[in-house]
Amino acid sequence: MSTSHITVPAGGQKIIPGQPIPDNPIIPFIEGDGIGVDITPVMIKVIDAAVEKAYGGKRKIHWMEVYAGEKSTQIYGPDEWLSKETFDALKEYSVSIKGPMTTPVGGGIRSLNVALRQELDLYQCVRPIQYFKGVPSPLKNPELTNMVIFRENTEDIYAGIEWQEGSEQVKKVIAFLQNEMGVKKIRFPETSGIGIKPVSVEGTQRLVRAALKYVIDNDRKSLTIVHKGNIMKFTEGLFRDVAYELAQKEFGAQPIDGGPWCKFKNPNTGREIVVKDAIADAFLQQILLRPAEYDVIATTNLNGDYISDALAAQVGGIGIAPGANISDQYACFEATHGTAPKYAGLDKVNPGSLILSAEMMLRFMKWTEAADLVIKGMEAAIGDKVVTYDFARLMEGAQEVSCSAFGDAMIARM
Ligand SMILES: NC(=O)C1=CN([C@@H]2O[C@H](COP(=O)(O)OP(=O)(O)OC[C@H]3O[C@@H](n4cnc5c(N)ncnc54)[C@H](OP(=O)(O)O)[C@@H]3O)[C@@H](O)[C@H]2O)C=CC1
Ligand SMILES: O=C(O)CCC(=O)C(=O)O
Ligand SMILES: [Mg+2]
Repeated sequence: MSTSHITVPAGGQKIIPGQPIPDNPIIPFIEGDGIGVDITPVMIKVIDAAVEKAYGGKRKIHWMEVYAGEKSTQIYGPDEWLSKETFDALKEYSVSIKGPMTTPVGGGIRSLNVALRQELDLYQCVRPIQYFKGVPSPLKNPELTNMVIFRENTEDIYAGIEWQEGSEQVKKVIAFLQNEMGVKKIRFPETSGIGIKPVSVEGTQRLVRAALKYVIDNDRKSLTIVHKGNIMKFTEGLFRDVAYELAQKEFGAQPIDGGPWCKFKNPNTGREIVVKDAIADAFLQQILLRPAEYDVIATTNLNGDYISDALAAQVGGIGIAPGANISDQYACFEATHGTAPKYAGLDKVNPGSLILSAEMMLRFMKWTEAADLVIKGMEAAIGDKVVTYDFARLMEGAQEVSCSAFGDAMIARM
């Protein structure tokens, strides 16, 4: 690869999809905006320590910084938020990890996070929601919340297809809708912005297929399709119908009591897997009241965004909510939270989300021993009540430590 700003670390090897992970993989990372400067170095230190402890030098990650967001504009120039060189590196090295990136509200640039998912076609956003003993939670029984969200990551209103109020384009779109499509329901056509929500058969099928494979491989008990198909019939409703159809056609699910819920047997364990659905608003109250009834979730992009933060709150907040963006070729791991700008550079926030995202990356690489050490360090630090501000403010007798000191506390307990 010809690089102008990226330094390829010496002694590392590329991860090639479909081939065994080398012992010295090069992993590109994006530091991220805002608190990225705090959490990313801590994540690297903790992961390096876990890998060293697990493999005694036989394995080592060669980190390669690539640039996106504000740092990219400093390096490549004022309008270069996500350079081609960065995209090329993320593709060429196939497994990467990123800090959060800022998206302005209203005007300004479109989300770089979304752009990256779309460009790499990272269609699965996988966000496990897991409770760590001792973490403060607003629930009486937070351990009952144990779910994995499969959020469609490339379609929906989230794709960013919209036209600004007052623009020539929006006038054209509204005229087209009114004159050619017979739309009469735009309440204030002179002052509307318009957004389009694509949801496709293929997009839904590949996401639901991945979610059902996960259910089988991990011996989980159910898949819930979360949608708002009563209102958005041809997008959210399509998502639900395609999901059920796929469960029946590809996994042999049979309707329960005439459907639409259906079930099939896990081919590996013989255990029954139920495929059901829930309308998104009702789902959001049920996950609080009856969390144990939900397991693996497949949902559209915007629903998945809301559900991710809501579920994270049930098990301690977005300070420990990890995630992965996955395609058939690439994987880019990232925390659920954003740039939390008011804490940027203060060495204060919880690095747990990004560390647990890296832990998912280690498992993805089948470096299980190192991943287990990360969990061990996290559980032990929380168990000793050595925590960052977000947990400390809700715990009695906690020792509040900085972002970097929490990383050190984890390492000391691996
Ligand atoms: N994938 C990505 O890169 C994402 C990017 N963003 C972007 O981030 C920017 C800021 O978004 P915002 O809505 O403020 O959401 P954030 O997730 O950045 O922050 C919201 C609040 O969540 C808590 N929080 C977030 N991260 C941590 C952490 N590591 N440890 C402890 N607490 C944490 C803080 O709560 P408290 O104030 O209670 O301490 C914080 O004020 C926006 O530009 C948004 O678009 C948002 C989400 C994802
Ligand atoms: O891209 C952004 O700024 C927000 C993304 C987000 O909230 C998410 O993916 O969970
Ligand atoms: Mg979000």
